[in-house]
Amino acid sequence: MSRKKSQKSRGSGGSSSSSSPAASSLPPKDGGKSCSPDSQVPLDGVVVPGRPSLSNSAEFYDLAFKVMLVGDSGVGKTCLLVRFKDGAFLAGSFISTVGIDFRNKVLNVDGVKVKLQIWDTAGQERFRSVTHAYYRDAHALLLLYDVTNKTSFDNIKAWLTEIHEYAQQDVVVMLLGNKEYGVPFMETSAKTGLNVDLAFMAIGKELKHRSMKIPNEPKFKLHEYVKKEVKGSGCCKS
Ligand SMILES: Nc1nc2c(ncn2[C@@H]2O[C@H](COP(=O)(O)OP(=O)(O)OP(=O)(O)O)[C@@H](O)[C@H]2O)c(=O)[nH]1
Ligand SMILES: [Mg+2]
Repeated sequence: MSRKKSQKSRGSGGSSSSSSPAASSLPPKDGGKSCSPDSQVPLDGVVVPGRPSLSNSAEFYDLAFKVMLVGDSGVGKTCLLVRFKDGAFLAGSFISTVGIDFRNKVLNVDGVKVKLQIWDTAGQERFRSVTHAYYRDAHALLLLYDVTNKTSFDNIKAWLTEIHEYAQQDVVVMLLGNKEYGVPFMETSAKTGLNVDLAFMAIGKELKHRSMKIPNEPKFKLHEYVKKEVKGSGCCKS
């Protein structure tokens, strides 16, 4: 899947998006249509209680919320959104997002149709003032860093300062470490004990399987074991 550099604004469905200066690097929306006014989302997220509404993607929903992707340029915000929306990875050369754009996706959350209007922001410094204008209406912010890029991690503090300055006080914030080194990964806490036993057990199992070749024993797969057993990675600083 390749991306086209767009020169024209496509994201005009949000409450303040008409002032959006330019489009992003997201691929064109369905049919290339601009978004209709019904993609506006009230601050409390409740559209019509008990009465499903129709989003511009022709899907019914009960609740609607605005979610923003923020973080340094290149951490993978656009790719994450495309992966979530279309199930694909945007391969090819990096095309930095210009301005801001959004995609809608309706989730079934315990039987309730929840529409997420997900805003993909430009990480580059020169677009920061554009992004600030959108924080106010966001119900949730996904702050991304790139696990292979230390600077993007170091900048989290500055991003959080911006979030506290511009977003609503009760905004939901989640930190996402994106990309991968191709090695098993888990978060540990010496304080709470999170995944500490698991880290050593996983290594013990891998080493034992390497050194003892037991006939007919299935091959131990460290990645899969960690993925299956890992607890609470990504949640809650401790
Ligand atoms: N290996 C790997 N590469 C990724 C991943 N996510 C994104 N990339 C690559 O990282 C580069 C930047 O990704 P984007 O999604 O365009 O980054 P962005 O955060 O939207 O950047 P800006 O639009 O400038 O803010 C691209 O070359 C992607 O192919 C990932 O999970 N793994
Ligand atoms: Mg982008």
